Amino acid sequence: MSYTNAENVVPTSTFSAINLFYVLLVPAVILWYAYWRMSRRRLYELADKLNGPPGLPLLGNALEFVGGSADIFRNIVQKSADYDHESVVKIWIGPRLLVFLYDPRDVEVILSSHVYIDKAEEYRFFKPWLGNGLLISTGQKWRSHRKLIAPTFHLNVLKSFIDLFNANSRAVVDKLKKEASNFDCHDYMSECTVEILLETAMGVSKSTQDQSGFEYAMAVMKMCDILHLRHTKIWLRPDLLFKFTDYAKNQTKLLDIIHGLTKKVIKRKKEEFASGKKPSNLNETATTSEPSTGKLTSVEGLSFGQSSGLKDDLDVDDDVGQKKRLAFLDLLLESSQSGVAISDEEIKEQVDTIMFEGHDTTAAGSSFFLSMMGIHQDIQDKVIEELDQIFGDSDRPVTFQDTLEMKYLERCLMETLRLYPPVPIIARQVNQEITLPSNGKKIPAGTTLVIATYKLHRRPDVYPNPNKFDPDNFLPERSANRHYYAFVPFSAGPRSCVGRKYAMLKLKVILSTILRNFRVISDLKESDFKLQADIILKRAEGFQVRLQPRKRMAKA
Ligand code: HEM
Repeated sequence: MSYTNAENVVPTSTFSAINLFYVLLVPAVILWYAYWRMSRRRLYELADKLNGPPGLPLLGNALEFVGGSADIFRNIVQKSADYDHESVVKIWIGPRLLVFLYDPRDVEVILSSHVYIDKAEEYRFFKPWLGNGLLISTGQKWRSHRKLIAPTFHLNVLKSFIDLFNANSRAVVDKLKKEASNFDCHDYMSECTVEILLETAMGVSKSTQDQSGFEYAMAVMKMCDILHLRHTKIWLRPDLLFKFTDYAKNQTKLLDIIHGLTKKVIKRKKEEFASGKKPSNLNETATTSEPSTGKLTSVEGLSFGQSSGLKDDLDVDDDVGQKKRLAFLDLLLESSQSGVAISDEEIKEQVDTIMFEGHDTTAAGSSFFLSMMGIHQDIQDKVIEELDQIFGDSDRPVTFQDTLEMKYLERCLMETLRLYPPVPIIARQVNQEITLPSNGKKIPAGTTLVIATYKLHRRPDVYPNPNKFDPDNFLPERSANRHYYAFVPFSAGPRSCVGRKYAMLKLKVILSTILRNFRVISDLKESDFKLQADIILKRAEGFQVRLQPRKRMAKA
């Protein structure tokens, strides 16, 4: 007689149910995969016609992104050289098709469009940090918030910030005096740009600021590292896997610091409002250095960081007419109180966005500029000569008019942004097919389009000797013959950088103040740079320079 232990036996009915499940699962997965491939047939068909490095099945080119940030950047730049003759290059990261563009004609089609304004799927990694702020949002929300925010970065508002730009520039000069040997100037630039943003756009006076500015800047840098890892390491992309990693725990801590500062800023401002302190109308804010002109905003011959033929919503001549001009956070809070549809959460998202976009980009831009001055002493001589002509022996603050006269310094700044664009790529999600003017090839819907600013700015057919630092590339006669979209450090078109003029004006005040006080020296050459693109382009080894006090020492 056979004996069967009932506990060890799976009932036949259960067994066959499990079997049946697997028997059905396999064809279901095959069917789903076939359907998925079919639904992407057009994507594959068009992608096949584009050139790009060969990839592995399923993974595509994901393994190209191994190693640290600097290795990845070097690897990509080196490999992309094989495709310099192409204006369009594709890669696959798993199932995602990425197409890189670096022909100005194609760049124009994307950036000038009111249709291709959706940010790439990859920007979702920013969501826990920036929510649905201006950088990420799209559609009606983006349109209405852009319309609200852009006038707060209008030139007439910015002119009223000149005194604060000056005070903070002098403060950083004071701090720099203690640096006797090589040091990383990026730390100083980060802290200074955070403090300026707090005082200007956020209206938080220095006397009420604490040490959190520096802590905030460092937390932002570490957050960018994590976001970069999620962009480049395929296994960190799904939220489901990411949340079990140490990176996720670290991200939570960093966001506590970052959001801690922005919440504090909003709370303080709200308390001021509640206590009856009205936001100051910048029309009436008489600055010692610069009276507001009321109407004139565009300045002859000055492009504020973009090709002179380009225009965006920052270039309108009369922004708000005789109405009140308010700084960024004042305007958002007042708008929410006077019935404009912007919630407290939305205000927080916009503050987080401006704090990030407004400081890390300018910190990188100014640090690259100082590095360039340190390396190219002959060019620095010319900048100093121009500054001496403008200021003579005086240690007076910079006026708006002075910034207009800093023509050579501006060319050096533009050339720095050409070679080292702080935002080295701009990515858009394409929801409808596009035919590219450069070669007639079609980009399928569902593609992530990447405008590779770093490569675009180094095209040998546009810039003779493209890797050489040559400020004369921005002489009016040279710029005039260039395609407008061959230089887009601030992007361009409807989704251009809202802080473009703010950044250019602020940088001119900070950098001229530093060069009136110090000569910058670099022991490294450009070929020693280890570039890394953790969202923002940086030098992996730090921005090492030395300073020598200048004879003509402006009092700080
Ligand atoms: C050298 C300094 C700067 C550079 C190179 C720069 C560059 C850029 C670029 C390339 C974009 C487009 C990004 C994309 O489409 O993915 C952008 C967007 C943006 N930038 Fe800047 N930026 C700078 C400074 C600033 C400053 C100072 C602020 C604010 C105070 C700012 C605020 C913004 C915002 C809010 C956006 C999103 C605009 C929109 O989508 O409507 N940026 N910036």
